[in-house]
Amino acid sequence: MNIQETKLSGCYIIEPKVFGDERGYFFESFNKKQFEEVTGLSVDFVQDNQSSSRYGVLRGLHLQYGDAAQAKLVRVLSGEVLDVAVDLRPESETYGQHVAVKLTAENRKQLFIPRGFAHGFVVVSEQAEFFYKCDNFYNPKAEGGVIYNDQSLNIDWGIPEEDMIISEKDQQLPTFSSFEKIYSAL
Ligand SMILES: Cc1cn([C@H]2C[C@H](O)[C@@H](COP(=O)(O)OP(=O)(O)O[C@H]3O[C@H](C)C(=O)[C@H](O)[C@H]3O)O2)c(=O)[nH]c1=O
Repeated sequence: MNIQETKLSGCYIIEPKVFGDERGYFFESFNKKQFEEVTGLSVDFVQDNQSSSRYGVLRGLHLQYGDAAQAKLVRVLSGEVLDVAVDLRPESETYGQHVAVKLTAENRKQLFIPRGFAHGFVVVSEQAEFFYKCDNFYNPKAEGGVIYNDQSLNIDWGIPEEDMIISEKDQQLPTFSSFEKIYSAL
């Protein structure tokens, strides 16, 4: 597998080695030993999630606070999404910066998102099956996030705002500056 660190430390783009033959293809979608050797990180995933969404669905920007923080390894099983990870680690040099990566069933790219990041994606194909591994369990009491269109984050989601399908809950997420006040009060 090819693992490249993004401009956000600890956030990696992973491209698995694909073995194709007349039957189809095979690839290792995760290998703890290789991942830890290349990144120097130690990761133990405990929960797998999967969601299905149609074109325009935007899920995010979400994170879990404190001890419930989750690192995630995200990928697409079918379709295409623009995946966004925002560095919200207060001590980070790239605090408030984000990476946006197109994940598709064809490019088989994965994004490793460390704890302390907000995460979201928008579906740019007709339908997308989204799969991800988490290194901590779901804790609804520790859920938080930032509104997807926060001006200071300045994320280009790549599709017209009028095409977006966003849950009521996500439309109520705080701005980045409000998030900072919430986070500092925790
Ligand atoms: C995240 C999660 C949700 N749920 C339940 C709670 C709700 O009844 C239902 C849908 O949850 P939600 O609307 O929060 O699902 P998403 O909007 O896809 O949330 C995810 O969106 C972005 C992309 C993320 O990175 C997070 O992992 C996660 O927040 O599933 C669970 O039972 N376990 C879970 O781990």
